[in-house]
Amino acid sequence: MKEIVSFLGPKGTFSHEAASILGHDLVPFCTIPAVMESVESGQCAKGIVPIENSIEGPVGITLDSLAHEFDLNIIGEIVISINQNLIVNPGSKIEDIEDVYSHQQAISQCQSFISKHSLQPHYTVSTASAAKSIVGDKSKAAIGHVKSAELYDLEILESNIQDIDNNATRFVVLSKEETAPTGNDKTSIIFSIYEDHPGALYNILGIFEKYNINLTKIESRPSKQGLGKYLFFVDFYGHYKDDIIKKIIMDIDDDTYFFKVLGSYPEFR
Ligand SMILES: O=C(O)C(=O)C[C@]1(C(=O)O)C=C[C@@H](O)C=C1
Repeated sequence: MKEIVSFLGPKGTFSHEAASILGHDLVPFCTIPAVMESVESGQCAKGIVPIENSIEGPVGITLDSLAHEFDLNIIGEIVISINQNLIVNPGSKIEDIEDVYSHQQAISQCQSFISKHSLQPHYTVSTASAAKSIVGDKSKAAIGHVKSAELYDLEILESNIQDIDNNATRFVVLSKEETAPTGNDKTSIIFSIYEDHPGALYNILGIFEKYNINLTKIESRPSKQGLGKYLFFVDFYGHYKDDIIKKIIMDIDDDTYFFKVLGSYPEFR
């Protein structure tokens, strides 16, 4: 039986492209937390959400929801290259466009193009919902996937409008299931330190050095407990069922105030 996978919709988002790689039955949801909720409630077996972009950095709502709202495992990652397009109604020219609509991440990836053409940016919940929202208005454009232009009978006025050509977004696959080690895994964790004192973060990072484990990402987010209080999101090589990673996890757990393993999953290649 085919599993149902949820993604940030409507059809034609970059999340839709990433979810298509999994090859299951796909169902769109209108926000990232709604995708997570669909997995937590058991409505969908898996959900796919964007987590970081090479130009704009972290997708805050994904990190915050994983830390504070949902108890889900990351069981996979997918990286796709992102080509942003200026999408318009048929016949519309650049001189006609006053307003541009898209997801906050896409707007941020295309800052130079937007200011060069003096466009007024507006945020939408996804790139494809932006495309849908401009249908019939020649003074409006959207930024998004070539697929969303096709789906909503719109045209591409300009391709590759992101600030830097080499643009990629990393997505994670969420589930309530756990994974078995494959020998090619990464693990994602979140922690916060007890007190702000010299060397507090250095001591935690020293645990990875002690066991010779390579980090692939470190990121901080506000813990929402007040200014200057942070959560750290760390990715590193290994699976939480590997003996060495079990030791690292025990050491970090002893030294931190809040600690959560988000999951272990095969590295995307
Ligand atoms: O709006 C979409 O198309 C999405 O899938 C979301 C999203 C994101 O949040 O990063 C995905 C990839 C791109 O970086 C831009 C937007």
